[in-house]
Amino acid sequence: MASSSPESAPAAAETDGSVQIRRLEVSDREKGFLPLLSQLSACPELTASEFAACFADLAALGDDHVILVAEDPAAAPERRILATGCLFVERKFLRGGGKVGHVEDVVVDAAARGRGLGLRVVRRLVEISKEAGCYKVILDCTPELRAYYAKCGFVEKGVQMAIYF
Ligand SMILES: CC(=O)SCCNC(=O)CCNC(=O)[C@H](O)C(C)(C)COP(=O)(O)OP(=O)(O)OC[C@H]1O[C@@H](n2cnc3c(N)ncnc32)[C@H](O)[C@@H]1OP(=O)(O)O
Repeated sequence: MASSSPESAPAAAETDGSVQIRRLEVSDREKGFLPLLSQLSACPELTASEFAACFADLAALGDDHVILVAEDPAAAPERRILATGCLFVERKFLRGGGKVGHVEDVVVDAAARGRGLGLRVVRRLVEISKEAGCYKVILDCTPELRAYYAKCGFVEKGVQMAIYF
């Protein structure tokens, strides 16, 4: 769940050095969350009210939709969010009402890559999916990212297919 305060989601928080990994807060719009996402894919600016509406929609999904961010409190206020990643928990009839975790939208600020932040975010998302009772966690990525996700503990399985609209 996207949270309105750090206290509402203590299980997701993790600190190592000065950079804390925690759930997204609505105030993260002012800390560079959207410019960070735009390093992954098209992410036009949202007004504060548009952002708040989107945040509320996602928060309504509760623990089935977790967005983590890595915040550096020592960075400039508008550039404090250095990394992000998302977990969507899919509920199924299969496997006795099983759950599958989907990791999406992982990105680390270009200036902060190579410091282990991507690994920390993805590992925490994997832990959360295990804690949520998922029987597997999966993701789609480009061939160039095989080695990175292997370091995060993933093994190659199946073929990705898509229809873009
Ligand atoms: C499911 C999805 O969202 S797929 C989309 C993934 N995101 C992107 O492609 C956006 C652009 N790229 C990025 O944001 C970053 O480069 C990321 C997320 C891929 C990696 O984040 P970083 O913080 O730089 O990675 P981190 O420092 O944690 O590296 C962890 C390990 O993976 C390795 N690694 C990092 N990136 C790569 C890569 N592209 N290819 C191979 N290995 C890599 C590192 O060398 C490191 O290995 P080590 O522990 O042996 O030193």
